[in-house]
Amino acid sequence: MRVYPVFLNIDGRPCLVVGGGAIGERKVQDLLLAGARVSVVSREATPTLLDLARRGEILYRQENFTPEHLDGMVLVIGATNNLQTNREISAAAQARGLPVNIVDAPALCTFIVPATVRRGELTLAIGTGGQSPALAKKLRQDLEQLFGSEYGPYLELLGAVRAKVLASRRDHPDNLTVFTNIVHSPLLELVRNGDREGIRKLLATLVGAILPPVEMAELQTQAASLFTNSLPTRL
Ligand SMILES: C[C@@]1(CC(=O)O)C2=NC(=C\c3[nH]c(c(CCC(=O)O)c3CC(=O)O)Cc3[nH]c(c(CC(=O)O)c3CCC(=O)O)/C=C3\N/C(=C\2)[C@@H](CCC(=O)O)[C@]3(C)CC(=O)O)/[C@H]1CCC(=O)O
Ligand SMILES: NC(=O)c1ccc[n+]([C@@H]2O[C@H](COP(=O)([O-])OP(=O)(O)OC[C@H]3O[C@@H](n4cnc5c(N)ncnc54)[C@H](O)[C@@H]3O)[C@@H](O)[C@H]2O)c1
Repeated sequence: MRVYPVFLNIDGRPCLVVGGGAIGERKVQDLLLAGARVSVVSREATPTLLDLARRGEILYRQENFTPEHLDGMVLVIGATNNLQTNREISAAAQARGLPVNIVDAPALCTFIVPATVRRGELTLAIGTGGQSPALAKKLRQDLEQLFGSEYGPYLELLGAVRAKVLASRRDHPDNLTVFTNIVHSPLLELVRNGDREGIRKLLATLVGAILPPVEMAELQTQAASLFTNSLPTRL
């Protein structure tokens, strides 16, 4: 299957999952991580989904699927155990021009879901064009070993440096060199080791001559706060 990879912005937008079993639950968790407002339509739901509904984190409608459930939705996932229902979900969604995924049924999908690794703002997505979901899962597990939790704060720092540099001198011909040098520097290792002093010195070497002193001081404060703020929220 030929595919075009994209990262959808569904933050705050209504998304529907039909079918509240183990697979539906996995899809709901992924949608919540992307900030979606998730509705689940299913005759039964897993204890985790019921708990999410009780806490108001998802909307659960204990009903059979009807096309009206698609009203207002921007994205639809069908995860029922009934092929006829999955076909109806796919047809109704496509009639309305809504992107639709039917789990384990590539022919009924207008998009397929990759295996993903998330580290803060870093998202690694693996697709095999439907040839081997088991391989996608295995590669995801391999990548989880290679890309540790330090990538969250590391990327946050890269973003902070980049924002400062672009604010000070947008379109400067040397900006690309600066950004490339940073990602080839030992910064990742210093973040991994929690080496505040090393990070402070390295930032001074890399961008100290470029940024106005006030901006540089702000950046150093931001860098230090990566370690004083509670890390788990950003990992
Ligand atoms: C990546 C992941 C994302 C997710 O679903 O969240 C995902 N499947 C995952 C796991 C998984 N799925 C299956 C197994 C059993 C082993 C095996 O069959 O290999 C395992 C492994 C396991 O469960 O251990 C069964 C299966 N899946 C599909 C078929 C139908 C077919 O191939 O025709 C069948 C046979 C059903 C049957 O036996 O009848 C089809 C699809 N599954 C896809 C995605 C899309 C293609 C992605 C790609 O490869 O590019 C696609 C096309 C449509 C879609 O569902 O979006 C998630 C890993 C998450 C993770 O752990 O990181
Ligand atoms: N669980 C797995 O590891 C796995 C692996 C490969 C394939 N699959 C396939 O993925 C699909 C979902 O798997 P699962 O384990 O989550 O299934 P599941 O049986 O646990 O859950 C399916 C849910 O769909 C609901 N449902 C059925 N018909 C409905 C309708 N008309 N309207 C609303 N809800 C309806 C059911 O109430 C149930 O809660 C199935 O087709 C299954 O064969 C699952």
